[in-house]
Amino acid sequence: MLIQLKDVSHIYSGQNEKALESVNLRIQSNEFIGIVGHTGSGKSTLVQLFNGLIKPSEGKVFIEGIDIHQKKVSKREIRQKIGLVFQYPEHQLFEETIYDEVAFGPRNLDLSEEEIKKRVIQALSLVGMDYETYKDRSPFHLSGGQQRKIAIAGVLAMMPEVLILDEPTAGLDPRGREQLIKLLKQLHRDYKMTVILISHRMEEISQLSNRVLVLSRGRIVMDGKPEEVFTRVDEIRKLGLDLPQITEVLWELKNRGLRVRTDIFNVEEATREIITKMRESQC
Ligand SMILES: Nc1ncnc2c1ncn2[C@@H]1O[C@H](COP(=O)(O)OP(=O)(O)OP(=O)(O)O)[C@@H](O)[C@H]1O
Repeated sequence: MLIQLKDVSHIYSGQNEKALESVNLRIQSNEFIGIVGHTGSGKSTLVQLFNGLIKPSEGKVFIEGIDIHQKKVSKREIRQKIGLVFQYPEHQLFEETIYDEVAFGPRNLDLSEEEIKKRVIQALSLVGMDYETYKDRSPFHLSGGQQRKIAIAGVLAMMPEVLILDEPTAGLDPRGREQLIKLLKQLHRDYKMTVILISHRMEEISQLSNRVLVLSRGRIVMDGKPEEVFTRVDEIRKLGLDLPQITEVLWELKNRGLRVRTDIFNVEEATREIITKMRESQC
């Protein structure tokens, strides 16, 4: 599914400053896009434009070449194809049972109860929760991490082609984060979903994404592969953003004279690189 933004700017009513300014963007099927930027840089606004939740003040949003804000285009259909998991989605749970919670979206699609059940089973299994164990339980009697999984299952049950997640690992413990990251990799690799991830955690962004967008004051100021973006160390720091910790270590070693590559984001690969270069330097 091709998503395009052409000369898009957005200003919220009553605000003086634009939340987004002159954004041009093209997102192809099966990309894994990481979005980073300081607080208030426009990340959440940008992703809400992708599925038509916000209409831009200026410019146009196209899905598969069609301007989505024409009257005849169904927003419901777009939101089914482009699923959005908000920040702290567990705050929006409201049904009495986990089954009803996950089935809520598919029910709005007027599917048969048999198809809905199939989708609930599959969505729960994707987030690692057993259908029989959980279906009749209340979502409110689960841990925060489990509640978040239910909220994500609710979006997955719509079988979106594009999955957008706004800070999905915020507040999760390391195990919860790891499980979620594994799920995103699986959805991207095995289900060929386009995944768009907003995160402040540069480790997640650098290890998962094929492409990173850096926002600052409503503009896209960098757009490239992780190894292109995170090697622009001074600019990233100037924008008030962190670097992946591995990048920090590799740069520190480089500054101390060890001729290591600085475009590696995987711990094992970085360790091999450091050991090799240390051996070479001792020869
Ligand atoms: N509903 C709203 N009404 C008015 N202004 C808003 C609204 N939502 C966002 N803004 C403003 O638009 C700008 C961009 O906000 P946005 O939430 O898109 O940034 P963000 O990068 O997602 O921030 P954060 O990392 O804090 O979530 C900010 O100045 C913010 O105050």
